[in-house]
Amino acid sequence: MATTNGLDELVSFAARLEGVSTAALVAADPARAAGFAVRAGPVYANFARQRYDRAALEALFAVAESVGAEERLRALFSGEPVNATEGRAALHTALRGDLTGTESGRQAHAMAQEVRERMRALIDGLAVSQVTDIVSVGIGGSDLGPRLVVDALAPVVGGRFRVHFLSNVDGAAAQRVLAQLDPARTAVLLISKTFGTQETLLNGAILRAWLGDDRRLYAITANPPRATAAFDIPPERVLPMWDWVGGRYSLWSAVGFPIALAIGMDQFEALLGGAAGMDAHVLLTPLRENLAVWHAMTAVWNRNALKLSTQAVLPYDERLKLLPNYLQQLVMESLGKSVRLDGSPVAVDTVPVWWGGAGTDSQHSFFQALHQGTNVEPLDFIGIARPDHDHPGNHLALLANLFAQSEAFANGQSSEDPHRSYAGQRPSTLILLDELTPQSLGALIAMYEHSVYLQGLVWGINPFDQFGVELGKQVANRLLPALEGRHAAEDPVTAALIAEWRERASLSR
Ligand SMILES: O=P(O)(O)OC[C@H]1O[C@H](O)[C@H](O)[C@@H](O)[C@@H]1O
Repeated sequence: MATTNGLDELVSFAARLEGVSTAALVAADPARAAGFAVRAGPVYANFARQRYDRAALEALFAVAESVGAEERLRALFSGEPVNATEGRAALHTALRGDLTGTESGRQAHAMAQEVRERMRALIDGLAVSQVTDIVSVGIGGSDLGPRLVVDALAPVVGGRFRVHFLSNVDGAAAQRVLAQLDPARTAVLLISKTFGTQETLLNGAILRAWLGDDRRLYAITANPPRATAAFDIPPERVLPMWDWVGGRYSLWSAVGFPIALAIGMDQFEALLGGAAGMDAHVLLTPLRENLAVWHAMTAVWNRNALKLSTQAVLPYDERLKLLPNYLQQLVMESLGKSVRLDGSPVAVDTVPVWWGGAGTDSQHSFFQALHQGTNVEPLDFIGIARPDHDHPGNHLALLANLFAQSEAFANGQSSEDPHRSYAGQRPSTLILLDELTPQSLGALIAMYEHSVYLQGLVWGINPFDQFGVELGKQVANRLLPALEGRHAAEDPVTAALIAEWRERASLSR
């Protein structure tokens, strides 16, 4: 019987707390309101409205200790092959610092520094050219991180270039991006760790033809020969990445080139510095004061003790509206596994569905279901203490909504009218950043990275592979000839769908 790492005992703690309101949990423990909180640099998180008490928390920390959290964090930072199914290290931390001084950590850090110097030189070269716009072509881990950071920070600390992103293979995406650009004033980045991703290769071909001048075509990849073979991109315009950095952990590498172009190299380095500060906190802080441990074990409690099936992320800041999209890949591609490292099936539920949306807009879309639906969904609220705009009244209203929703979800409201009563007892964490800067955003993202790693540890799964994304691609490659009419699809339903499509496509002409 596969070990559950003691998670099955947590259910008894949850049973003991059933029917105890969140308000009662807070009232019973006067130090809880401010005491169930952890600060790490610019990131503060308050867990007081989660549905556990100190005894349950202690059981959670005991689980973290039982899986060797502190030792496994050192293994991660030291470059041990923690990506066991692929026999690789996962040294995204080395991209922003070297805390362990091990040979592999030191080497990785030096390689990353060298690439950053090349990034800086390329930016300096582009800065004296006629280029004003950058199109970053990539998908998944080669897109979501840069897209989030550029969208969050470019308007505030924006640099010399306007950066546009192209990911979807749908030609409408390329058409929309190119419609607003002048090829003579545009440079194109092809970002692909494997340089074998269909969407990026097809979109790259469109962009190369549109650009008309290969000298403004760059590649960021762990497979430079493919970039040269596919697009004649010479080595001086290829920035390397490495197999010891997972795609969804790679925005700190040359995958972050569009970020550096959008906000400047110094601000990109500040982003890495923020992540490095969180790394130091996570690696060196004892479990019970460790923000990533609190966050990870809270996620484990909601998933395995309370049996909750989703996790929502609600950034109350327009600049972080892409954070849920980014976290969907980081969390669900890392933890969406059902086989343990030893090949045996997991004995517990692993990743819930992660989703979310920016506040206050989300209050006008799915909050009805969250307040009065039959499901209970744990919530990560994220707020920014200090705005960077000149509308203080709006900022106070935003924060009032943020604090109000956290309270309303926790406490609910009874009513004579059953249609107007709120059950409450919805668990939430409230994360506050002092302000939104490269440093604080870097720290926040790094915290989520380490929380994911620790959740994977507790569930006994590998957070660094993603074999589950291959089957769909293989079937798509098999179906392309069927869509081109060269042979029939094997699956009868697919064959019927393609026949219907073919008829409608021809009719629509
Ligand atoms: O960077 P690439 O090799 O083009 O891969 C892009 C993305 O595609 C893969 O299918 C995985 O879903 C992602 O983990 C990866 O980031």
